[in-house]
Amino acid sequence: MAGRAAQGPPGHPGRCAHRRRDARARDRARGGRARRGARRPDRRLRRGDGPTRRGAARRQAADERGGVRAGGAPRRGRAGLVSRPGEDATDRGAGVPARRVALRALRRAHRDDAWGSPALDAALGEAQLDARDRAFATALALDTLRREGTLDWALGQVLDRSIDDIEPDVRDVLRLGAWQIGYGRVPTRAAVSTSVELAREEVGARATGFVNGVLRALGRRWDELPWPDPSEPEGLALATGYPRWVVEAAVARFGAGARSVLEAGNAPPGATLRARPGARDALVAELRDAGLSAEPGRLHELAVRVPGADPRRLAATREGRAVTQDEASMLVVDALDARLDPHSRVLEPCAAPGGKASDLVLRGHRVVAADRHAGRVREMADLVGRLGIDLDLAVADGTTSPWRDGAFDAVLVDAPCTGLGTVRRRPELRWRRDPGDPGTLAELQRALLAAAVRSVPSGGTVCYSVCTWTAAETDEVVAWALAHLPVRLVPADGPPDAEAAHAGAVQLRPDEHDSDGMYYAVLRRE
Ligand SMILES: C[S@@+](CC[C@H](N)C(=O)[O-])C[C@H]1O[C@@H](n2cnc3c(N)ncnc32)[C@H](O)[C@@H]1O
Repeated sequence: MAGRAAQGPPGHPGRCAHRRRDARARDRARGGRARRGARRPDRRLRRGDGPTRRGAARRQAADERGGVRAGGAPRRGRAGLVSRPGEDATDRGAGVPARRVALRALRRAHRDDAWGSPALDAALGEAQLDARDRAFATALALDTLRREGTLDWALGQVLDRSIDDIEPDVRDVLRLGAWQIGYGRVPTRAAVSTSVELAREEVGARATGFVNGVLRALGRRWDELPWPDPSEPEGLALATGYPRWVVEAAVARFGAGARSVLEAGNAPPGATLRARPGARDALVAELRDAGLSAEPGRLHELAVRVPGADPRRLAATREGRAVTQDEASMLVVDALDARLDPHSRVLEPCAAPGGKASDLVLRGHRVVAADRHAGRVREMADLVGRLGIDLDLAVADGTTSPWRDGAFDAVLVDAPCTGLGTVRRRPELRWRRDPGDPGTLAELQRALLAAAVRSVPSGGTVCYSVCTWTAAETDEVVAWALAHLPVRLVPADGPPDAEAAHAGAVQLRPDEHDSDGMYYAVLRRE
């Protein structure tokens, strides 16, 4: 049903994002406590839509038996929305406990501003779910966070008030229910009855009628909602699950390829590890012996892909034989390493958690790894201990580099950025960025780059990288450096089809390279 006519002036995710941020701030200001007393759904919802108690009990029993309509095929993604959450998206009988885990993960993400994956890990750790229920809880929690703007828009079509005016826990129960209806291939009855039960357990009986009414109305109307035309930014934002400003930035950057980049950002990539030099095949064999489906990476000779694995639980990472790292990051280190003499003195001023700095050490360079945040430097110290490598650590602000000018042969500026190239692994990140962020971060990136150029002598090398693709943080920063700093661009190694607007710089894309959307450029001081 792609291309459903654009009608009406529904709210768009960009606006929702701001409202949500405001709402989160309000919630925090209230000490993160849920407000008392869910409001009633509108009269229309109350009049005819509430389930009878016995009916709800029957449906609940059916859910616990299987949650799938007798003879019913899974519902497919509708209204041009691609149902591709990447995790197992069907409930296949998962009951309330899996949904409770998802709700608790959302609560941590919204109330405490936790990242989605650790929030989910914590919630999973408190429950005892079998593998199938874990998979459902994971898909439900992470894809609900990912598609929050679309779910809020859809709920807004059947609500009589702003979604922000709903008590936070009830709002999250509604979002989870809406995801099951719209994306999860869960029959509406099962989605509604399990949501009602969840609301009863986690919020109180006062919320059940409201949840029941809203989700039943949504289930009836989802196919007929006035989805805007996906060839327009607002429709594309709803169809792909991004804030509108991110969609506009992607269209500005990738033109007709924007949708493909955005959709690839919705497919969780699984774990990628970096083996020690020369030890890739041994690592693959070790992981396979442990029953995992490990395979060599596609872009880098040290990369090993381990779909479905939690890298923190692997003996190889715990014992320092492997480091969790995306292949795109390995290519950044390659691009710099290719320009360096053996045993070069390298500064990484934004180095935590130490992925690239440790890679440079293992390639034989003498590295100073600094970061502005002491806690993150401590994380690097842990990594150094696990890997048993020699890496000098420092807490320092990279914009006011404490090292004398020209002290290093090379600097790798892996700058803080919007991170939009990593949304595959951080589903909620897109909702935590604002339209002003690329510009604000570009200022910091320029300051870091200027300090880096001062830290190398004439002929020294500076590699600039960011895990994003916005023009402001990539080509425009490099254009500024070429105009204002004593540097010239040196062609960087990368996949042949990954050239950025500046010939010689590299822009990786999740859709074309199945990697983080990383950008890098190599500069030489004149
Ligand atoms: C993209 S991460 C670096 C990732 C790291 N290079 C790696 O490969 O593991 C950016 C880092 O910059 C740090 N940072 C932010 N502002 C900084 C500043 N002004 N000076 C130094 N570090 C900064 C952040 O704490 C963060 O750890």
